[in-house]
Amino acid sequence: MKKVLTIAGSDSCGGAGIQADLKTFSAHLVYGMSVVTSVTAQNTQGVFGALDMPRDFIELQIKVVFEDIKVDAVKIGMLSSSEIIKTVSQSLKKYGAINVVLDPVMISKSGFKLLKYEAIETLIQDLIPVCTIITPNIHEASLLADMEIKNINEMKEACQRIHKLGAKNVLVKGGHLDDDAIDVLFDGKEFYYFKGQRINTINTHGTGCTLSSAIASNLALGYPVPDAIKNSKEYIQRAIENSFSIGHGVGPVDHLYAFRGGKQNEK
Ligand SMILES: Nc1ncnc2c1ncn2[C@@H]1O[C@H](COP(=O)(O)OP(=O)(O)OP(=O)(O)O)[C@@H](O)[C@H]1O
Ligand SMILES: Cc1ncc(COP(=O)(O)O)c(N)n1
Repeated sequence: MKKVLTIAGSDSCGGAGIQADLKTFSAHLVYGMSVVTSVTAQNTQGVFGALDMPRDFIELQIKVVFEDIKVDAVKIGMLSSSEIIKTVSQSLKKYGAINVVLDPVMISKSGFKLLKYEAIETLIQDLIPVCTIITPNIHEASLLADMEIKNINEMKEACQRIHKLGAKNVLVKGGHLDDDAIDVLFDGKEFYYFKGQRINTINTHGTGCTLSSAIASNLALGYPVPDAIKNSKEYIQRAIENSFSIGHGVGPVDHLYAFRGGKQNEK
């Protein structure tokens, strides 16, 4: 059994963060483990608070997992401060982590800041070089690449700029543009395009968390980066197709039916 670790924040309503990651791991039949960086009070209507774990306790969680268990892939989500980013990057270097997928979470769909603005420079300096792939959305990519992104050509340009920052593979996600949901990968040599039909739903809480965890699962299972993304894009497409309402706001994507391609009968 492959073993995959998420280092991310907890989402009390279960749609994003650690909870989405663990559900995605199970759907891919890999064993999921978690290091909690922050606990958020969150529902489908928004994020109402976030409490960071002390950095030495984040370090301890990573240490005890790596010292005991062979970790086949790591997904990184919410890291709210420079201190936490440094702690995670130093630990990953120390334990020689492989197949590291960085989802540079900055702002929740509901508009809550999950990363302090001044920590972006630390993310670039300390964490990007440790990762196998970074998966920014349009907003995150424009901050990292320092440019506006409105179309595929600008997504490609942003990929190249972020690659120059030291990222081995860059996947800029087009979920926030109009038309089809096209994601662009640059591996330093070639561009790859992953096209998904846009699904007209408000229930997209946790799409980015789910995609990055699916990529980590596929890397752990031995797929090369482009194939890992192709499989993950199919997974997120089915997960959004089967997304559903659970509260009064933005509902979660589905993990129970997405992997096997089935449809949910009862919502
Ligand atoms: N309405 C949609 N229909 C189809 N695919 C979508 C839709 N919205 C997002 N996606 C896809 O979902 C994946 C996640 O992309 P998105 O841009 O939503 O990431 P994100 O903003 O980081 O997510 P999150 O807000 O959860 O952090 C991408 O593959 C994107 O193309
Ligand atoms: C703990 C945590 N991590 C990540 C997200 C981003 O997900 P979304 O953009 O769908 O709100 C979130 N809301 N909460």
